[in-house]
Amino acid sequence: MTAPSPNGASVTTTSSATRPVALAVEGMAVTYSGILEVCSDVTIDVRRGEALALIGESGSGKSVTVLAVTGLLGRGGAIVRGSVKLDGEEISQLSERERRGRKLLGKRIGMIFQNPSRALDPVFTIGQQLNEALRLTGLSGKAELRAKGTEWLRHVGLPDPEEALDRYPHQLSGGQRQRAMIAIALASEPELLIADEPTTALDVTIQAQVLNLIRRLQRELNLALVLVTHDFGVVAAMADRVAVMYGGQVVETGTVDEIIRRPRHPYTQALLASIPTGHAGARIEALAGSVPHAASMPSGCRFHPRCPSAIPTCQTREPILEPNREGRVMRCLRADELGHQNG
Ligand SMILES: Nc1ncnc2c1ncn2[C@@H]1O[C@H](COP(=O)(O)OP(=O)(O)OP(=O)(O)O)[C@@H](O)[C@H]1O
Repeated sequence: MTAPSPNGASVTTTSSATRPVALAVEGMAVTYSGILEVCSDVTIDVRRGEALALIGESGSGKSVTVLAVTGLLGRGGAIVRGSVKLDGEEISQLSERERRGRKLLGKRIGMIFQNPSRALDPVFTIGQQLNEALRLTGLSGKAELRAKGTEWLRHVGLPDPEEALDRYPHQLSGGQRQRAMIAIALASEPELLIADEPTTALDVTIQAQVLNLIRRLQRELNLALVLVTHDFGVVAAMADRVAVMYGGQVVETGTVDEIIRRPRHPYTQALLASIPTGHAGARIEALAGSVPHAASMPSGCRFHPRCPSAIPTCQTREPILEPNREGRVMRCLRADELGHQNG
């Protein structure tokens, strides 16, 4: 089956269930300094050609989840339980050196950061940084690298792509730097692309263009995309499926339609209700309180102190992520009762 992409090109689509799973994270727990468990029991998967959005308030564990997958947890951070499989290969216990040796990040996993200055080296030209990624695909000749580099910069919509190869990052605008970073992330032909709040640092007018670009390339290149965001507008425009995170756990997963139109978990419902609708007189249902810090996680369900539907058992019994009677996957002791309340 073919479907038009945002730029008019045809994109081959197959039923998502038949595509190979690119990334499977199961029951992953992450600690810092061996004690502070900042993520526990994170379970997500994403198939080739599919875009999964991770959404949740600040501190819910979205960034830690993707940093754990990419091996960028930094000092003191480690995956202490669970599994992370890239194309079926277990990578959760690889050392940094082994990850580098297998060229996981930069070859098999591409990463787009919120701030391009984190990914672009100020002392090398865009062309030099692109060449590094292109060499991982086997290209080596100078002319060949230049031609392919120009092609990538054209692909991401940089004006004067050939001249842009010789520019340093500071000679580009913010939006252009983001486009160059996307080209570098994709030039090594990764199977999985991770984008952590890729447009938050950009002007509002540029944000939609960069998001459209990421979505178009994800579809054209049949990439698995994990997109971190706190914006349901971005989810609706970009994702096929959604994982909602709270307190370092996934609390609900589903298709975009299920999560946005028929949210089941009280946290997802509260998050959606806290979005201003734009209608005059509409009430903004702010979610009281904030995500608890890892050092002071409540017992039982982590959301119970803020949950409008909590019952006494929620204070003591920890729910697991599982399908309820109607097949919706959520972490809630009242999953079957609350399921139908929202239509
Ligand atoms: N380097 C670190 N050392 C210790 N704790 C950390 C570290 N990085 C993150 N945390 C903690 O892990 C938890 C999850 O943080 P994370 O950054 O993943 O949240 P997030 O959902 O991505 O939030 P935001 O949208 O603000 O980026 C928070 O309690 C945070 O304080």
